[in-house]
Amino acid sequence: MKPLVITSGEPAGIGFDICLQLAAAPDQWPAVVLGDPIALSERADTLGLVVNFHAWQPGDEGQLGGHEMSILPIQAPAVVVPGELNAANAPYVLTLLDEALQGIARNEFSAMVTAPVQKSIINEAGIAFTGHTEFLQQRAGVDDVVMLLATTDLKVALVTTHLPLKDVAAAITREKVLRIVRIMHQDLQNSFGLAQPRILVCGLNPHAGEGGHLGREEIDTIIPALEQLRSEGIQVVGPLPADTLFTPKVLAQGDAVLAMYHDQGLPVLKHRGFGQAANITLGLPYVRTSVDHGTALDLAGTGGADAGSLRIALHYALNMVEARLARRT
Ligand SMILES: NC(=O)C1=CN([C@@H]2O[C@H](COP(=O)(O)OP(=O)(O)OC[C@H]3O[C@@H](n4cnc5c(N)ncnc54)[C@H](O)[C@@H]3O)[C@@H](O)[C@H]2O)C=CC1
Ligand SMILES: NCC(=O)COP(=O)(O)O
Repeated sequence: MKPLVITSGEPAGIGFDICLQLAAAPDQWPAVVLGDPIALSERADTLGLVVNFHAWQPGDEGQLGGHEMSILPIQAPAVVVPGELNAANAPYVLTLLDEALQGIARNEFSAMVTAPVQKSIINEAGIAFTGHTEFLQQRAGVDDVVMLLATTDLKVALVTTHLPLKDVAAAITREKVLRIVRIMHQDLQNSFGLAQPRILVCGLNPHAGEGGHLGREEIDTIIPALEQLRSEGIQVVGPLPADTLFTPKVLAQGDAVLAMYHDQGLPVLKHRGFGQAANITLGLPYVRTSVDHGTALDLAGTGGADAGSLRIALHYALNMVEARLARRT
């Protein structure tokens, strides 16, 4: 298997810290870190971590762990200060993503794992950016991808991702629900080995609209979409009121949850497994996983960052690549 590529993300955040922590840990990953070599080395010194850096070349296996880090060096234009954002480094953050994509296109890497970026500073640098998910969707030229966060016993996917709450209802169309569920169904089969995934679908409104008295999106949009999906043989349950869907008895009846918007689904997931979850983009032509947290500027360079989610993201990426390879043989 080709190595995973890890984009180290916003250099002022904890992306470097968590990559270095895994490098200094005993378990070893076939992975290459993309990032600024000087800033990474300085961060290792700040954190008191002993890490040997090796310049990675195409064809090399790649190693992260056992005090070793394979690195594909990309220089940041401005000096990196932990915890201090600098818009001058925003293009570098996106260059990391584009370099990773090019390596995947050349078949040098088997999958992409991303450390967090600070969306605000990229926008402040004059580059419109809402998240990796949308960026990678656009770069791949596909109409839709699905953000799914997974922890040990809960998977939550979203119909809409990074958009203002006032725009959510209009973004949930019948066609959108159809496309998102079809992607989810297919990837739950192909990458998670679920032969007949059962998807629990949230309503948009309180009490799933209360029969139309608390909003009509369920009646006009979501129910017709779910009927169509059932006619295609996809197992969908709902729309269910989100507050009762996320109770143990209901969750036990499904394999994954589809929430209508970011803060309907992700607070529950993070309450359940923050630091032990991964963010996975379904529907891309390659595997991409990520951490469940942000840049945590308050922790950069302090030693207080937990690398648990990056470890989980690497696990998911390897398992998903293996599942896809197994399906091809
Ligand atoms: N995959 C990505 O690129 C993501 C990026 N973000 C971005 O990160 C920035 C900051 O977002 P926030 O909402 O403040 O979330 P955050 O996850 O950075 O921080 C929230 C709280 O969790 C703590 N925390 C986060 N990661 C931790 C870790 N690994 N170990 C220990 N504690 C940790 C932080 O110290 C803070 O108290 C925003 O620009 C946001 O868009 C947020 C989520 C994911
Ligand atoms: N809350 C998840 C998040 O913001 C991560 O988004 P992305 O950068 O992976 O699209």
